Amino acid sequence: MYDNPLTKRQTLTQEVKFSARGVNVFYGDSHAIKGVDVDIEDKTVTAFIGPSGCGKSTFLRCLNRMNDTIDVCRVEGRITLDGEDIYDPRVDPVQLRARVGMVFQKPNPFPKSIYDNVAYGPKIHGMARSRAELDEIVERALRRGAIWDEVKDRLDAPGTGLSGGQQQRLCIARAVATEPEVLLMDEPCSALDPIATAQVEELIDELRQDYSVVIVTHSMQQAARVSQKTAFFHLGNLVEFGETGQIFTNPRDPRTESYITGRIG
Ligand SMILES: Nc1ncnc2c1ncn2[C@@H]1O[C@H](COP(=O)(O)OP(=O)(O)OP(=O)(O)O)[C@@H](O)[C@H]1O
Repeated sequence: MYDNPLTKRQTLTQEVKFSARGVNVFYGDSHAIKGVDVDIEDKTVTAFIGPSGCGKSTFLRCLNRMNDTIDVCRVEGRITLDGEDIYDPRVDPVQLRARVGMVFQKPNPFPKSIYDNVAYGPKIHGMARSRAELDEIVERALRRGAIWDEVKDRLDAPGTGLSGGQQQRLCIARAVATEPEVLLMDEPCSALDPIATAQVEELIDELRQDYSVVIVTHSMQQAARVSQKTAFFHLGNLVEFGETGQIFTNPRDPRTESYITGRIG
Protein backbone atom coordinates (compact mmCIF):
# COMPACT_ATOMS: atom_id res chain seq x y z
CA MET A 1 0.00 0.00 0.00
CA TYR A 2 2.85 2.37 0.82
CA ASP A 3 5.21 1.11 -1.82
CA ASN A 4 7.43 3.95 -2.91
CA PRO A 5 9.77 3.51 -5.86
CA LEU A 6 11.06 7.06 -5.33
CA THR A 7 12.42 6.44 -1.84
CA LYS A 8 14.02 3.25 -3.06
CA ARG A 9 15.79 5.22 -5.76
CA GLN A 10 17.35 7.72 -3.39
CA THR A 11 19.68 6.56 -0.69
CA LEU A 12 22.26 9.33 -0.84
CA THR A 13 22.29 11.81 2.00
CA GLN A 14 21.98 15.37 0.71
CA GLU A 15 23.25 18.62 2.17
CA VAL A 16 21.27 20.11 5.04
CA LYS A 17 19.18 23.11 3.96
CA PHE A 18 17.18 23.93 7.09
CA SER A 19 18.33 23.09 10.56
CA ALA A 20 15.84 23.58 13.42
CA ARG A 21 16.85 23.32 17.07
CA GLY A 22 14.64 23.64 20.13
CA VAL A 23 11.78 25.22 18.19
CA ASN A 24 8.71 26.10 20.26
CA VAL A 25 5.67 27.91 18.89
CA PHE A 26 2.94 29.50 20.98
CA TYR A 27 -0.41 31.00 19.99
CA GLY A 28 -0.99 33.17 23.07
CA ASP A 29 -0.82 30.62 25.93
CA SER A 30 -1.34 27.62 23.70
CA HIS A 31 1.83 25.61 23.06
CA ALA A 32 1.51 24.39 19.44
CA ILE A 33 5.08 23.18 18.68
CA LYS A 34 7.17 21.61 21.41
CA GLY A 35 10.95 21.52 21.25
CA VAL A 36 11.35 20.43 17.63
CA ASP A 37 14.81 19.51 16.32
CA VAL A 38 15.07 18.54 12.65
CA ASP A 39 17.38 18.83 9.65
CA ILE A 40 15.74 19.23 6.23
CA GLU A 41 17.86 18.23 3.28
CA ASP A 42 18.42 19.83 -0.10
CA LYS A 43 17.14 18.11 -3.26
CA THR A 44 14.80 15.98 -1.20
CA VAL A 45 11.05 15.92 -0.66
CA THR A 46 10.25 15.92 3.05
CA ALA A 47 6.66 15.11 4.07
CA PHE A 48 5.08 16.34 7.31
CA ILE A 49 2.33 13.97 8.41
CA GLY A 50 0.21 13.61 11.53
CA PRO A 51 -3.33 14.00 12.84
CA SER A 52 -5.29 17.21 12.40
CA GLY A 53 -4.10 19.99 14.73
CA CYS A 54 -0.73 18.35 15.51
CA GLY A 55 1.19 21.40 14.26
CA LYS A 56 2.31 20.46 10.72
CA SER A 57 1.25 23.76 9.13
CA THR A 58 2.48 25.78 12.10
CA PHE A 59 5.95 24.28 11.81
CA LEU A 60 5.95 24.65 8.01
CA ARG A 61 5.14 28.35 8.41
CA CYS A 62 8.14 28.77 10.75
CA LEU A 63 10.40 27.97 7.79
CA ASN A 64 9.58 31.15 5.86
CA ARG A 65 8.41 33.23 8.81
CA MET A 66 4.80 33.25 7.67
CA ASN A 67 3.91 33.02 11.38
CA ASP A 68 5.21 36.61 11.70
CA THR A 69 1.92 37.67 10.11
CA ILE A 70 -0.12 36.11 12.97
CA ASP A 71 -0.22 38.55 15.90
CA VAL A 72 -0.64 36.03 18.73
CA CYS A 73 2.04 33.70 17.38
CA ARG A 74 5.49 33.52 19.05
CA VAL A 75 8.37 31.40 17.76
CA GLU A 76 11.31 30.39 19.99
CA GLY A 77 14.46 28.45 19.19
CA ARG A 78 16.82 28.54 16.25
CA ILE A 79 16.17 27.83 12.57
CA THR A 80 18.98 28.22 10.07
CA LEU A 81 18.89 28.18 6.26
CA ASP A 82 22.31 27.32 4.83
CA GLY A 83 23.69 28.02 8.30
CA GLU A 84 22.14 31.52 8.64
CA ASP A 85 19.63 32.25 11.38
CA ILE A 86 16.39 33.16 9.58
CA TYR A 87 15.02 34.89 12.71
CA ASP A 88 18.00 37.24 12.94
CA PRO A 89 16.58 40.79 13.06
CA ARG A 90 18.74 41.69 10.04
CA VAL A 91 16.90 39.15 7.86
CA ASP A 92 14.21 40.74 5.69
CA PRO A 93 11.21 38.35 5.67
CA VAL A 94 10.30 39.45 2.12
CA GLN A 95 13.74 38.42 0.84
CA LEU A 96 13.54 35.21 2.85
CA ARG A 97 10.20 34.34 1.22
CA ALA A 98 11.77 34.82 -2.22
CA ARG A 99 14.29 32.11 -1.21
CA VAL A 100 11.65 29.96 0.47
CA GLY A 101 8.55 29.90 -1.74
CA MET A 102 5.15 28.68 -0.63
CA VAL A 103 2.21 26.95 -2.28
CA PHE A 104 -1.08 26.83 -0.39
CA GLN A 105 -3.89 24.34 -0.01
CA LYS A 106 -6.34 26.21 -2.21
CA PRO A 107 -4.94 27.48 -5.52
CA ASN A 108 -4.83 31.26 -5.08
CA PRO A 109 -3.86 32.97 -8.36
CA PHE A 110 -3.92 36.76 -8.26
CA PRO A 111 -6.83 38.37 -10.15
CA LYS A 112 -4.43 39.12 -13.00
CA SER A 113 -3.41 37.54 -16.28
CA ILE A 114 -1.53 34.24 -16.37
CA TYR A 115 1.57 36.18 -17.46
CA ASP A 116 1.29 38.76 -14.67
CA ASN A 117 0.76 36.09 -12.02
CA VAL A 118 4.21 34.71 -12.80
CA ALA A 119 5.90 38.03 -13.64
CA TYR A 120 4.83 39.68 -10.36
CA GLY A 121 7.60 38.28 -8.09
CA PRO A 122 10.47 38.70 -10.61
CA LYS A 123 9.35 42.33 -11.17
CA ILE A 124 9.28 43.12 -7.43
CA HIS A 125 12.72 41.59 -6.98
CA GLY A 126 14.15 43.40 -10.02
CA MET A 127 15.13 40.16 -11.75
CA ALA A 128 14.57 41.35 -15.34
CA ARG A 129 16.18 44.30 -17.12
CA SER A 130 13.90 44.18 -20.14
CA ARG A 131 10.56 42.86 -21.30
CA ALA A 132 12.39 40.15 -23.28
CA GLU A 133 14.16 38.96 -20.12
CA LEU A 134 10.89 38.97 -18.22
CA ASP A 135 9.27 36.94 -21.02
CA GLU A 136 12.05 34.37 -20.67
CA ILE A 137 11.65 34.15 -16.90
CA VAL A 138 7.88 33.71 -17.25
CA GLU A 139 8.25 30.99 -19.88
CA ARG A 140 10.90 29.14 -17.85
CA ALA A 141 8.71 29.23 -14.71
CA LEU A 142 5.61 28.06 -16.58
CA ARG A 143 7.63 25.20 -18.06
CA ARG A 144 8.91 24.28 -14.59
CA GLY A 145 5.28 24.35 -13.43
CA ALA A 146 4.46 21.86 -16.21
CA ILE A 147 1.74 24.14 -17.55
CA TRP A 148 3.45 26.05 -20.41
CA ASP A 149 1.92 23.98 -23.21
CA GLU A 150 -1.57 24.49 -21.83
CA VAL A 151 -1.33 28.28 -21.47
CA LYS A 152 1.26 29.53 -23.98
CA ASP A 153 -1.45 30.73 -26.39
CA ARG A 154 -3.44 32.60 -23.75
CA LEU A 155 -0.95 34.29 -21.46
CA ASP A 156 -3.17 37.37 -21.28
CA ALA A 157 -6.19 35.40 -20.04
CA PRO A 158 -7.02 35.63 -16.33
CA GLY A 159 -5.30 33.05 -14.10
CA THR A 160 -8.57 32.56 -12.24
CA GLY A 161 -10.15 31.18 -15.45
CA LEU A 162 -8.01 28.02 -15.39
CA SER A 163 -9.14 24.69 -13.92
CA GLY A 164 -8.26 23.96 -10.29
CA GLY A 165 -5.33 21.72 -11.21
CA GLN A 166 -4.04 24.25 -13.75
CA GLN A 167 -4.38 27.05 -11.18
CA GLN A 168 -2.30 25.05 -8.71
CA ARG A 169 0.42 24.44 -11.31
CA LEU A 170 0.27 28.18 -12.13
CA CYS A 171 0.81 28.90 -8.41
CA ILE A 172 3.79 26.51 -8.41
CA ALA A 173 5.14 28.35 -11.49
CA ARG A 174 4.62 31.64 -9.65
CA ALA A 175 6.49 30.27 -6.62
CA VAL A 176 9.47 29.06 -8.69
CA ALA A 177 9.65 32.26 -10.79
CA THR A 178 11.76 34.01 -8.13
CA GLU A 179 14.16 31.06 -8.21
CA PRO A 180 13.69 29.96 -4.61
CA GLU A 181 15.88 27.31 -3.00
CA VAL A 182 13.08 25.73 -1.03
CA LEU A 183 9.41 25.16 -1.81
CA LEU A 184 6.95 24.78 1.05
CA MET A 185 3.66 23.16 0.11
CA ASP A 186 0.73 23.08 2.51
CA GLU A 187 -1.60 20.29 1.34
CA PRO A 188 -1.17 21.37 -2.29
CA CYS A 189 -3.46 18.67 -3.70
CA SER A 190 -6.33 18.73 -1.24
CA ALA A 191 -8.54 20.77 -3.59
CA LEU A 192 -7.61 18.74 -6.70
CA ASP A 193 -9.11 15.73 -8.44
CA PRO A 194 -7.05 12.52 -8.82
CA ILE A 195 -5.74 13.40 -12.30
CA ALA A 196 -4.61 16.89 -11.28
CA THR A 197 -3.16 15.39 -8.07
CA ALA A 198 -1.10 12.93 -10.11
CA GLN A 199 0.19 15.78 -12.30
CA VAL A 200 1.21 17.86 -9.29
CA GLU A 201 2.86 14.84 -7.63
CA GLU A 202 4.86 14.18 -10.79
CA LEU A 203 5.87 17.83 -10.83
CA ILE A 204 6.98 17.64 -7.17
CA ASP A 205 9.23 14.73 -8.06
CA GLU A 206 10.79 16.77 -10.88
CA LEU A 207 11.22 19.84 -8.68
CA ARG A 208 13.33 17.97 -6.16
CA GLN A 209 16.11 17.77 -8.74
CA ASP A 210 16.67 21.47 -8.04
CA TYR A 211 14.95 22.31 -4.78
CA SER A 212 14.35 21.20 -1.27
CA VAL A 213 10.59 20.55 -1.10
CA VAL A 214 8.61 20.30 2.14
CA ILE A 215 5.03 19.11 1.84
CA VAL A 216 2.29 18.91 4.47
CA THR A 217 -0.15 16.18 3.58
CA HIS A 218 -3.08 14.36 5.13
CA SER A 219 -2.62 11.53 2.69
CA MET A 220 -0.17 8.88 3.80
CA GLN A 221 -0.30 7.40 0.32
CA GLN A 222 0.80 10.75 -1.05
CA ALA A 223 3.63 11.03 1.50
CA ALA A 224 4.77 7.54 0.53
CA ARG A 225 4.55 8.33 -3.19
CA VAL A 226 6.36 11.68 -3.27
CA SER A 227 8.71 11.96 -0.31
CA GLN A 228 12.11 10.55 0.58
CA LYS A 229 11.99 11.77 4.20
CA THR A 230 8.98 11.84 6.50
CA ALA A 231 8.35 13.66 9.77
CA PHE A 232 5.50 12.45 11.97
CA PHE A 233 4.02 15.10 14.29
CA HIS A 234 1.71 14.37 17.20
CA LEU A 235 0.33 16.93 19.70
CA GLY A 236 3.01 19.45 18.76
CA ASN A 237 5.90 16.98 19.11
CA LEU A 238 8.04 15.71 16.27
CA VAL A 239 7.70 12.06 17.24
CA GLU A 240 9.70 10.46 14.47
CA PHE A 241 11.73 11.55 11.47
CA GLY A 242 13.50 9.38 8.96
CA GLU A 243 13.56 7.74 5.55
CA THR A 244 10.00 7.51 4.23
CA GLY A 245 10.35 3.78 3.57
CA GLN A 246 11.43 3.14 7.16
CA ILE A 247 8.67 5.31 8.69
CA PHE A 248 5.98 3.45 6.75
CA THR A 249 7.31 -0.08 7.00
CA ASN A 250 9.22 -0.11 10.27
CA PRO A 251 8.22 2.82 12.51
CA ARG A 252 10.19 2.99 15.76
CA ASP A 253 7.62 4.83 17.88
CA PRO A 254 4.28 3.20 18.78
CA ARG A 255 2.49 6.52 18.10
CA THR A 256 3.79 6.53 14.51
CA GLU A 257 2.70 2.93 14.09
CA SER A 258 -0.77 3.69 15.44
CA TYR A 259 -1.13 6.60 13.02
CA ILE A 260 0.03 4.81 9.90
CA THR A 261 -2.12 1.80 10.68
CA GLY A 262 -5.11 4.08 11.16
CA ARG A 263 -5.52 3.73 14.93
CA ILE A 264 -5.04 7.46 15.66
CA GLY A 265 -5.87 10.54 13.66
N1 LIG B 1 -3.81 31.39 13.85
C1 LIG B 1 -3.94 30.59 14.93
N2 LIG B 1 -4.33 31.10 16.12
C2 LIG B 1 -4.46 30.30 17.22
N3 LIG B 1 -4.21 28.97 17.21
C3 LIG B 1 -3.84 28.42 16.05
C4 LIG B 1 -3.67 29.19 14.85
N4 LIG B 1 -3.28 28.35 13.86
C5 LIG B 1 -3.19 27.12 14.41
N5 LIG B 1 -3.52 27.15 15.73
C6 LIG B 1 -3.55 26.00 16.66
O1 LIG B 1 -2.26 25.39 16.66
C7 LIG B 1 -2.38 23.96 16.67
C8 LIG B 1 -1.67 23.39 15.45
O2 LIG B 1 -2.38 23.78 14.28
P1 LIG B 1 -1.87 23.50 12.80
O3 LIG B 1 -2.82 24.17 11.85
O4 LIG B 1 -0.44 23.83 12.72
O5 LIG B 1 -2.02 21.92 12.73
P2 LIG B 1 -2.03 20.94 11.47
O6 LIG B 1 -1.35 19.71 11.92
O7 LIG B 1 -1.50 21.64 10.29
O8 LIG B 1 -3.59 20.69 11.32
P3 LIG B 1 -4.46 20.31 10.02
O9 LIG B 1 -3.92 18.99 9.56
O10 LIG B 1 -5.86 20.20 10.56
O11 LIG B 1 -4.28 21.42 9.02
C9 LIG B 1 -3.88 23.66 16.71
O12 LIG B 1 -4.25 23.44 18.05
C10 LIG B 1 -4.50 24.93 16.18
O13 LIG B 1 -5.79 25.12 16.72
